[in-house]
Amino acid sequence: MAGPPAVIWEHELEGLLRYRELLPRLEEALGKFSSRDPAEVIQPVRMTVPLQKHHGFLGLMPTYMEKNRVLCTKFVCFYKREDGSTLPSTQSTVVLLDPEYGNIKAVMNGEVITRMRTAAASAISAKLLMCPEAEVLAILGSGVQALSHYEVFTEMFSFKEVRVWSRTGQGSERFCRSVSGPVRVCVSAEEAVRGADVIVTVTRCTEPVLFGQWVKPGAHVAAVGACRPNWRELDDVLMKEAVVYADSREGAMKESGDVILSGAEVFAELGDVINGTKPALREKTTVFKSLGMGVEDAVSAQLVFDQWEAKSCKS
Ligand SMILES: NC(=O)c1ccc[n+]([C@@H]2O[C@H](COP(=O)([O-])OP(=O)(O)OC[C@H]3O[C@@H](n4cnc5c(N)ncnc54)[C@H](O)[C@@H]3O)[C@@H](O)[C@H]2O)c1
Ligand SMILES: O=C(O)[C@@H]1CCCCN1
Repeated sequence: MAGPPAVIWEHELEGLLRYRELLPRLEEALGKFSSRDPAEVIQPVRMTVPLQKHHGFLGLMPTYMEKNRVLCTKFVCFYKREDGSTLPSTQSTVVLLDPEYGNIKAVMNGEVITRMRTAAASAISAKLLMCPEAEVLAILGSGVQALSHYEVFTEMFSFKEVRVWSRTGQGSERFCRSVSGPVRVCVSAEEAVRGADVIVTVTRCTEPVLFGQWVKPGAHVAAVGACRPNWRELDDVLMKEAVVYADSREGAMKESGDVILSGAEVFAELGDVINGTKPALREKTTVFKSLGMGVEDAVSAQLVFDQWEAKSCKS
């Protein structure tokens, strides 16, 4: 009979998950996902249950990696919050199971995993798709994901300038106080993105906030928000002019308003580029449409659990 699961919560998780170990595991997992080999990854598109009264959704994100012996699911609630609301826009829990017996090995707070694996996936997209001499990074939005994207992008790349734009002045101020490096606050989204080589959109908006006419040809956009079929962050011009990559083709076709409503074609998954089956068109304007995948949570949770077990054995 298995014992009770390990409960690994926010503070402890922060010490166990580091980008330098997460990034290679995530890159490998994205490649495995795109190989569509069921012995590598089985991961259906997220199932969502509307929480109509609360303007939110519950997403269920199960994943099985037979060869890696990882069985995992994330429960994530996400909400369309009013600006000024102090409530979090996502809350999640990750459950790691033993695939042989079916018992739960660990229950983890999903906030750290979600913010780090999402930013890391965007950073992998930039590594593969931005122009090699990229100098300027622009971040639209100033919340949880804006901070984790700032953290990993400045750790991985050497930008000469990082710009941030937020709809509220308070948001930009909070962002500047929280980051450890330099950042230029812009008063409009247009000012932030004009001439930028890499643009990250991490907003809760449901209408376009980034317009193709502002985007420098050859720029790379990591589009992280707008995860419902009728929500937008990017306009039709950008979606049609850019070469569109996604984490999951099926996910993008089912969940991304930017893809569905613009009629843009998904050229490739990031994993296809990692596997060498589709090219990285760095010289073109590229969009990485991120929706978030269970396999990203699964490898992150396994990494946390490995570190947690190693630490528990030592003490
Ligand atoms: N792709 C993924 O894997 C993934 C993972 C987690 C979160 N997300 C999404 O990323 C987005 C950001 O998440 P977060 O946790 O940073 O949220 P957050 O609530 O911490 O921050 C959201 C930011 O968006 C801004 N904002 C809200 N409404 C806006 C509008 N109409 N126009 C412009 N800006 C607006 C807010 O001022 C804030 O700066 C959300 O859409 C979330 O659903 C995606
Ligand atoms: O993959 C995720 O965790 C997120 C949660 C919020 C909505 C978009 N996808």
